[in-house]
Amino acid sequence: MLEVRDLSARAGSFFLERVSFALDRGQTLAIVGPTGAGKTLLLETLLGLRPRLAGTIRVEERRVEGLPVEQRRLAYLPQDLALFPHLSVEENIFYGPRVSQRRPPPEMEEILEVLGLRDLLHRKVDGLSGGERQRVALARALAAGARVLLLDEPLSALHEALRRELWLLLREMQQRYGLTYLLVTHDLEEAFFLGHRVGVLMGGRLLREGPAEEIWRDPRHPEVARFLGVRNLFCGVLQRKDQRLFVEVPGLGSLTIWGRKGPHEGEIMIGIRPEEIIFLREERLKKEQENLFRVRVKDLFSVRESWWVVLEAERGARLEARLPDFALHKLGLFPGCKALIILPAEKLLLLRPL
Ligand SMILES: Nc1ncnc2c1ncn2[C@@H]1O[C@H](COP(=O)(O)OP(=O)(O)OP(=O)(O)O)[C@@H](O)[C@H]1O
Repeated sequence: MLEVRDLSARAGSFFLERVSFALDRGQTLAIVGPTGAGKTLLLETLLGLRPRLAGTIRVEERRVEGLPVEQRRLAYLPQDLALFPHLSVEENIFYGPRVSQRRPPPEMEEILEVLGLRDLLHRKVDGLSGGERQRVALARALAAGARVLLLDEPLSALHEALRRELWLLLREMQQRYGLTYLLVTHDLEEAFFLGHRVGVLMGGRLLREGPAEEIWRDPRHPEVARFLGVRNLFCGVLQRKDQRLFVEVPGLGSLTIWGRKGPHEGEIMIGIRPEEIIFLREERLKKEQENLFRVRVKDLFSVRESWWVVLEAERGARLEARLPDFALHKLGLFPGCKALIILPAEKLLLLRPL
């Protein structure tokens, strides 16, 4: 449905380098990345608004990289939505079909109904709320006949409750009409909620792209892991002893790893998400507990219903854990207290620098 191979482009001295992905009909690829990573440049190059240096773009099996923007069958929802403020909702939605003298798709009546726009058709866009504008922009994209939508942070200006409502609406529209979304977002929750696939773009390179669950479970590179919330990253040396794998981490100690095939011995990075660190009470301590460490609680921060716990290992390494409210109270943690933690072997991420 949307297939991009080795796409390269340039904006000033910034390069988008050999971006490749393939997205099936009815699926969403969510592209995340820090500010200035090239996300907007990627969308604008796909649309033909920026010159392409190399690479191919297929939309619905058709090569489109040589075609002008209006023939690419891609709809674009830019960050500012680009609606005409002085036109009515109806005039905005049907602007494309009117100027191109093409009939809007037959299901347009139903689309207006599903998007709750029927009663707004004669209103000026100027007076609409943020959520209503989003729905108008979506209807306009669909009225133009496109079924592949490029969404550039479409919901970033909206407050949280409304954003979540629109996530559900975007999903419903996708399932009903077989829409394909390429979504650019800063928001990891949005990316993993909407994305069947997730891509991590950094410095103009798509460092990782694949099924959302796989990217979460195996970020592969420390840069990607850090961006995806793996706050504990350590350098270490991987060793093999009697079929078992260990990573010796300075400042922490020896970590057992299992269930992994084929990592090479030698220098490696290892990571664990704050929410995967387990706290253990002294009385529950078993003799042969793997990856157990004695730590001191340095600091505690409450963020909504959870706590960020800053820890220092006996040998000096610093870690961050996250605990729900009730767990922190049950454990009775306070700044300065000692604690026992486990870094579960199956939750450790093995990472290789690029
Ligand atoms: N016309 C231009 N001339 C020179 N540099 C440009 C131009 N347009 C974009 N850039 C640069 O290209 C890089 C990528 O920009 P882009 O807008 O694609 O980033 P982004 O990932 O969308 O960022 P954000 O999340 O902040 O929107 C940035 O370093 C930007 O400064």
